[in-house]
Amino acid sequence: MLILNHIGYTYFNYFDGDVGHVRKLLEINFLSYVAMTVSALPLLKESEGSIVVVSSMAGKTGAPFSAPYSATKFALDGFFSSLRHEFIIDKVNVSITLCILGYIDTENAVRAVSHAIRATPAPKEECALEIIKSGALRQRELHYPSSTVGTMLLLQAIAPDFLDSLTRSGYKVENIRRT
Ligand SMILES: NC(=O)C1=CN([C@@H]2O[C@H](COP(=O)(O)OP(=O)(O)OC[C@H]3O[C@@H](n4cnc5c(N)ncnc54)[C@H](OP(=O)(O)O)[C@@H]3O)[C@@H](O)[C@H]2O)C=CC1
Ligand SMILES: C[C@H](CCC(=O)O)[C@H]1CC[C@H]2[C@@H]3C(=O)C[C@@H]4C[C@H](O)CC[C@]4(C)[C@H]3CC[C@]12C
Repeated sequence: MLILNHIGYTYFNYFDGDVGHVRKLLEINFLSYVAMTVSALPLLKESEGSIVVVSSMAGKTGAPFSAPYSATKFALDGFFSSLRHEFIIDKVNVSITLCILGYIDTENAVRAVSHAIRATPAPKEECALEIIKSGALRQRELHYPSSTVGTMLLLQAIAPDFLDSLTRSGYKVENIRRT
């Protein structure tokens, strides 16, 4: 099983116009996932294995103050959803699981956003277990925590403007200092 999980450092703030940072983050959060998939594919095909791609709610719906990060996560969805089609057409028995995660209590995430996000983060240990289970069960997508992510995706489909305003209301915008 190939689990793609790493991310590069990004700022949590208004987009500052730095195109170089977006390019660098795409390299770390997106292109390296593509490169690792290409390298592992011969072995994955032989073992009829699984690819698990760790993404985010911010890769399904736009979230404020994380434009470069969000772009890299949307790119993962596009690439790996397309690849999944090709595997099926080509009868390649390698599963692809996209993990759509909400706010998780890892040290870096809590340090970066707790001053500005009202939601309580979900536990990282349970999240890690769900990620591994979803890959082993060859699920198409994991939604964790399922109630929050499930509700947000439903609202996106039926009432996207309402979801956007709900998302914005979850932020303490007054605590974001423009840099
Ligand atoms: N925490 C959250 O709220 C959420 C997280 N996610 C996703 O979950 C996954 C894990 O997030 P989280 O654990 O919070 O992230 P962290 O920032 O805590 O960890 C990121 C990891 O990536 C590694 N890394 C950074 N740059 C590179 C690089 N250039 N090459 C290789 N490895 C690198 C870091 O290694 P080192 O420590 O050595 O620098 C670190 O282990 C990510 O894909 C993230 O997008 C999704 C939604 C919410
Ligand atoms: C606030 C969002 C979810 C709304 C909710 O009610 O739970 C979060 C969903 C995903 C989060 C971001 C994420 O994907 C991880 C990033 C990691 C970086 O270290 C900084 C923080 C994140 C941008 C993080 C911010 C909150 C979410 C958008």
